[in-house]
Amino acid sequence: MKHLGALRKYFWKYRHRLSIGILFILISNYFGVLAPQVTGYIVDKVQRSLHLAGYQHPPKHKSYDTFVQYFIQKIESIQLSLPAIVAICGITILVLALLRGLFMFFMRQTIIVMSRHIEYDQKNEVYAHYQQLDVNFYKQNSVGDLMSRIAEDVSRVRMFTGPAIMYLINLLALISMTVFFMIKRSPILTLYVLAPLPILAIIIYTVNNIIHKKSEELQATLASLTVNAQQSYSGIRVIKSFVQEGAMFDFFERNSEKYRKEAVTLAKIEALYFPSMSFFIGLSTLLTIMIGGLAYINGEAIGLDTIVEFVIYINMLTFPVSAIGWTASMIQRAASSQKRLNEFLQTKPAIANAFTAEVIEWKGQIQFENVDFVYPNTGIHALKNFSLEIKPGERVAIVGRTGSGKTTIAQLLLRLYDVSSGKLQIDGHDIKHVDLAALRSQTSYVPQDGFLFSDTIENNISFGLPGANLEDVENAAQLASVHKDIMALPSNYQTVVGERGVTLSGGQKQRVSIARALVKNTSVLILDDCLSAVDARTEKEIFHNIETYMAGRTAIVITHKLTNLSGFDRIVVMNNGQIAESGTHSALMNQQGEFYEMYLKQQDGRNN
Ligand SMILES: Nc1ncnc2c1ncn2[C@@H]1O[C@H](COP(=O)(O)OP(=O)(O)OP(=O)(O)O)[C@@H](O)[C@H]1O
Repeated sequence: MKHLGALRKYFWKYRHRLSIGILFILISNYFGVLAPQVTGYIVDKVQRSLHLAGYQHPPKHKSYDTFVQYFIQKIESIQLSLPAIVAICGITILVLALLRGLFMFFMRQTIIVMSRHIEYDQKNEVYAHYQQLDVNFYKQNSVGDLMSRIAEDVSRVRMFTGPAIMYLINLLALISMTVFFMIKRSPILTLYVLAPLPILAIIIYTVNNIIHKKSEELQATLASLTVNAQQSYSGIRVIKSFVQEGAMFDFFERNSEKYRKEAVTLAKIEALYFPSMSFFIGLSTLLTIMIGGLAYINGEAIGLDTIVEFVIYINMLTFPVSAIGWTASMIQRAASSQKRLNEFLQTKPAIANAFTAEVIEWKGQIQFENVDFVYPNTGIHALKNFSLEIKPGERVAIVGRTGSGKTTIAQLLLRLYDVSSGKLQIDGHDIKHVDLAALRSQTSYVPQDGFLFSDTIENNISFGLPGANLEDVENAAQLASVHKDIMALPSNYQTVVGERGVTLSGGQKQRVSIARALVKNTSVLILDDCLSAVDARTEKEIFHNIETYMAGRTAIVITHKLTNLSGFDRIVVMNNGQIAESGTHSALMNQQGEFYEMYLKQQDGRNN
C-alpha cells in the first residue's frame, strides 16, 4: 500500500476535482438513505389510517432525518387524503432516486475523469523517463516488460485512482449513513441485522486473497503467452523457413492449456463469491423480518415501518458490500503495479548531463587515451588500453574481425556508455563534461541496424534534422545513392515504409538511414558497417558522393569491406579490443600484416 503514496502528487494536483467528487458521493448517498425513511413513513401512515385489525400503534418516532421530518410536517399540515399522501410520497421517492442518480453521474464525471487525467500524466511521466534512460537499461529489460509498464501497470493504477477510490468512498459514506439511521431507529435490531456482516467481510477478504493470488498466476501465464506470440510474429520468416510452425504451435498450445486450467480454477473460486454474498445479505434480511416481527408481535417499540426501512437499507448495502472484495483486489493490484512503476521511475540513468556540462562547438578532434571498456551487463572486456587520436577533418576507416570492438568505439563516442577507465576527449574536453544533446546533435551516426520508423521516407530522413525541407531530404538521399530507388517507389518520398507500408530491401534501408544521418550536416560522421547490404558498385558511388561532403569533416567508417578504402587518411585494424596496426592503405599493404592478409582473403573470396 505504501507504494501508492507516490500518487499523492497527482491527488494534490487534482485536489479540487477530488474534493468535489467526494462531495457528490456524499450528496448522492444522502438522497439514497432518505428514500427508505419516506417509504417507512407511508407504511406507518397507511397502517394508522386504515386502523388495521389488531394493529397496535407503536409510539410515533422522531428518528427521521431533518429533511424527511420537515417533509412529513408539511404534508400533515395540509390535511390531504390518504391516496394523495401516498402519491406525493411516491413522487418524492422517485425524485430522490433521480437526484441520487444525478449526483452519481456527477460523481463519475469528476472522479473517473480525474483518474483519466492522472493516467495521462502518469503515462507521460513514464514515457519521459524511458527517454532519459541509457542503452544499458534497455539491454537489461525486455521490450515486453517496458510496454507492459506503460500500458498495463498504468491502467491498473488508474483502476485505483478512479473506480476503486470512488467505490471505497461511496461504500464508507453509504455504510456510515445507513448505520447511523438504523441505530437511530433501533439499536438492538441494527445489532442483530448487521451481525452476519463481519463474517461476510472475513469471507470476502479470504476469497478475495485467493482470487488475487490466482489472477497473478494467470497474468504471468498470459504474459508468457503474449511474449511467445510476439516472437512468433516477429520471427515468422525464420519459423517458416525452418518449417517449425508445428513446434511453435505445440509450445503455444501447452502454454494455452496451462492458461485455460488456471482460468477455470479462478472462475470456480469467483463463482463462490456472489452466492456467499447473497446468502449473507439474505440472512440479514431474514433476521430483520424475524426479529423485527417478533418484537412487533410482542408489542415492543418496533413498527412495520421500521422493518420495511431496515429491509431496504440491507438491500442498499448489497452492492457496496459486494464491491469490498473487488475494491480491495483493485487496490492490491494497483499497489503492485505502482511498486513496479516506482522501481523503474527511481532508476537513475547511468549516462546523464554532468552539472558542469558545457555546450561546445565540436571541430571534430577525438582522443582515446588508454581506454578500457567493460560492458556492464555482460562483463565483456570490449576495449583494452585503447589509444587513438583523430584530427579534425581526418577520414579514418576502422576494420577488424567481428567482436573486435569497432562498434564499441562508436558507442563510446556517442556517449551511449561511459569508458570504464582511461580518458575520452573531444576537442580537448572530457566527453563526460560535454552537454549530451550538443554532443549527439553534432554527430551523424548510422548504426548497423538502420531502424526505420513506420512512416514516410521523407519523415524518416528528415528525422535527422527536424525542420528539414524536401530539398535537403533529396540532397541527402542523392548523397546516399538512394534517390533513384525512392523515385521508383509508388509515392516517391511520401511512400510509407515499415510495418504499415512498402518493405524496402536491406540495402535500400541502409541507404535511407545514411541519408537520415547526412541531412544533419554535422562536423563528425560515423558510419557503422552500414554498407554491408550494398553492392560494391553502389558502395563506391556512395563513397565518391560523400567524398566532397566529407571534406573538412571528421569521418569514422567502420566496415568489413576492405576494397574502396584507399581514399581514407588512415585505416585502423582492431583485434581483440586493441589496435593491431594502423596506417594508410598503401602502408598497410606494404607492411603485409593483418590488413594485408584480410584484404587478400577477401579478394580470393571474390575471385572464387
Ligand atoms: N551491448 C552489449 N552488451 C554486452 N556486450 C556487448 C554489447 N555489444 C557488444 N558486446 C560485446 O563486446 C565485444 C565487442 O563488440 P563490438 O560490437 O564492439 O564488436 P565489433 O567489432 O563491432 O563486431 P562486429 O564487426 O561483429 O559488429 C563483443 O565481444 C560483443 O559480444
